[in-house]
Amino acid sequence: MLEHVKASLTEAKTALENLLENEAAMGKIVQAADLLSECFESRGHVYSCGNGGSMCDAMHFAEELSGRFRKDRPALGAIAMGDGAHITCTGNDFGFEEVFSRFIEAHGRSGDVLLGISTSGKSENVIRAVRRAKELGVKTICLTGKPNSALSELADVEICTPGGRFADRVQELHIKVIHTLIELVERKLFNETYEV
Ligand SMILES: O=C(CO)[C@@H](O)[C@H](O)[C@H](O)[C@H](O)COP(=O)(O)O
Ligand SMILES: [Zn+2]
Repeated sequence: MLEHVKASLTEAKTALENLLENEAAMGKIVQAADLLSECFESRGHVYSCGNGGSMCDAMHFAEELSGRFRKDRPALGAIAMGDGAHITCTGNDFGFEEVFSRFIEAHGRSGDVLLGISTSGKSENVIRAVRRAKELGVKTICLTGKPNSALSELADVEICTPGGRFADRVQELHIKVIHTLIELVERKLFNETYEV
């Protein structure tokens, strides 16, 4: 089994090395951090969503902004669409495809930002949320893992981090992107330098 551990970690390392060589993706991270910072500067809100592990990432992202990341600083208005009552009501009455689009319809205002996370880029509920956000004047950032997905065409800023055949490697890259985005927002809004 030890050889499988090593192979698995090596695969993860290669996926990260590929991202480090992907200048286009890194440029998109900077663009996305600018969008988020502008939104917070004007007291807007950021809404995040995804399915399964990507919902966990959406919640992780939001809590580090509304709660705490590396240091104490003012709370930032980030909300993950993880309300079980909303998801079950909307899923039951309107269909699972509508759970996130209806959330953004309820809360999203012009100047807000939606972060949609989907490793395949083809989850219908995330796609519909991005479409509804655009109708409302809400800017959209998408984290995906497959080039040229449905979300690639829709998002204002798409950060695509391919990680191979499976969703887990993509998610591991997504969480690194998420932490980098939050770091950039804190640098911009609070002049954090994180110098050691
Ligand atoms: O966490 C994992 C796999 O690592 C799973 O729960 C995964 O998130 C689910 O299969 C999702 O439904 C996949 O959706 P998506 O990333 O393709 O939008
Ligand atoms: Zn974290």
